Amino acid sequence: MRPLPLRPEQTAVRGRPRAPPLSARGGRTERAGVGGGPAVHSDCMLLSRLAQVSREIAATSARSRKIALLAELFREADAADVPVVIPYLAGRLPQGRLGIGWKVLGRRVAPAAGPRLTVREVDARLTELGGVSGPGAQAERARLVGELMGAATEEEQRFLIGLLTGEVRQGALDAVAVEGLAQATGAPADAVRRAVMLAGSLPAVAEALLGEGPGALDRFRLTVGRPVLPMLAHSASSVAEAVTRLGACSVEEKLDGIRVQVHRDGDTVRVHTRTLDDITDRLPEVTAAARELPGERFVLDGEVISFAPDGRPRSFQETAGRVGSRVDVAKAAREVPVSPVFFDVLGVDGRDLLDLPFTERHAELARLVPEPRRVRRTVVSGPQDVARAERFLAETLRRGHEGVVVKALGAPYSAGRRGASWLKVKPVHTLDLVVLAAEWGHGRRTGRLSNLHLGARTADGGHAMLGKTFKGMTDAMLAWQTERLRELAVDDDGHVVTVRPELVVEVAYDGLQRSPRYPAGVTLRFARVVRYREDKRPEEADTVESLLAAHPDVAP
Ligand SMILES: Nc1ncnc2c1ncn2[C@@H]1O[C@H](COP(=O)(O)OP(=O)(O)OP(=O)(O)O)[C@@H](O)[C@H]1O
Repeated sequence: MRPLPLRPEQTAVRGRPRAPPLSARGGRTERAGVGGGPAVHSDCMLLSRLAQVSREIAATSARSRKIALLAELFREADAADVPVVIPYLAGRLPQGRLGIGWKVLGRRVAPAAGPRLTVREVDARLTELGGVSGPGAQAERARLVGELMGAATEEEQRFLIGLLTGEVRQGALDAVAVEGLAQATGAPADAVRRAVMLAGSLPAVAEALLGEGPGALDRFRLTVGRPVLPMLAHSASSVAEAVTRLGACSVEEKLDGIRVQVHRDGDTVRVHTRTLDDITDRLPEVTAAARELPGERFVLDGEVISFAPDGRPRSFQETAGRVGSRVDVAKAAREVPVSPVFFDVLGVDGRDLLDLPFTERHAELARLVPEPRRVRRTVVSGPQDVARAERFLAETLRRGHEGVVVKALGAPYSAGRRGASWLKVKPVHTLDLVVLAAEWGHGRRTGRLSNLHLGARTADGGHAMLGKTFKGMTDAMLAWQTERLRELAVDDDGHVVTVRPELVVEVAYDGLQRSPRYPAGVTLRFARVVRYREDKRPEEADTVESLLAAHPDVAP
């Protein structure tokens, strides 16, 4: 592994050209920590400033205004504030879930008269809180929360409660934050975006950029051992449409498994999911397969899938269950063996291939990976050759796969983006939607959360409900979703349980119809649940815009 030194030296941070003086903006403080708590850095951003910007961002639907607000905040921020500021703005805690319930947060604490908490101080206090364990932990945590709330103004208390309960989550924030950073530092937005993809972390890039200026972006290169966000696909309604849009292309089988990125450096192999989780230990077959390939250092992109003894793919649920199981991996591997099947190569022997056209990357892939470990494909010269693409789709479906991915031969690898040069074609239309609420079931489903309220993302970072469904759920799914949705609940009126919009569900549907009862003016026809997509973040769910674009005849 050759990890990149992503964190800039503190000296470099201090060397950044300073922003206007504090007094003019009121956004910084020289104060010490509350209640004799952890040491506090002077001259760092006040929580009140962050809470104010967070509120302003949530209140505006104009993307350009959000970007301007963020740029202003970043100009004021010290580089060392950024690893806290960015997750807080998105409504995430760097410490992950702290599990502080309403019982503690609901206690009213008299607010402080004026703002004095800094974001780094809050972060230090929450780290301390997360570390409390053993007998008396609950009381100690309640005491620490009380102390923190007592140091916060009323507005800060509201912000902290939202943060701790997950209610201030702003899904689409990372993309606007990239633009805000570009505006604040004068770096090109594309260069910032690329660095974020290669680092796999927005705060790491922001810290380097604010500390050292745009030159710091050059440091973020593809590094074996450091996963990058994978390239994603758009949908096309038919192979003919995809080939017409892309021209010369590769039509590849679309395997319904789990996306993996495999990094090998000598004997060390690491396997990552599309959300960059390290799942190496769960997939010994993938490590073994990577070690057999004739290359010492490479990064491959592909899908892990389980084939039944007759060579047909096992269901997604079986593959996903196997990939998800952490206990007794050897037994799981005997029962449901998986194989990696690769379709792209991002780097080999120290060369970064991301910007090469797909034809050249594929030539490298073919050199490195023997045929049975590569996805099947056919190359199509353009629309005049569409019959070949259609035959390939029909064969692929006959072999039990879900469809094809059509890829432009000349396109680079757009890490972390839903590039227009990959188009997936599946006979059954599905959408990835966010569960907004669920209704308590009746009869056999009494005590279970059943009828789901389904939402697509809107341009302003919110959700528009597209309809409801209680179809397609197995008993196991009903039990699982009841438990999971109760964890996410923010309100229960005895009929409808409203939840934080965090759970992504894949839904099949027969079409779209106009309906003035729904906020986007349309609703889904015969929606049914296919599966939950725990590998997807809510920010990756489908948008109203893309849904309407796919059904131009129905769009209001
Ligand atoms: N040959 C292939 N090329 C690219 N992706 C493939 C291929 N075969 C299977 N896949 C899978 O298909 C996905 C492409 O669709 P997309 O990028 O939209 O992801 P997704 O939302 O997970 O898609 P879906 O839900 O349709 O599987 C990839 O993420 C990958 O997991």
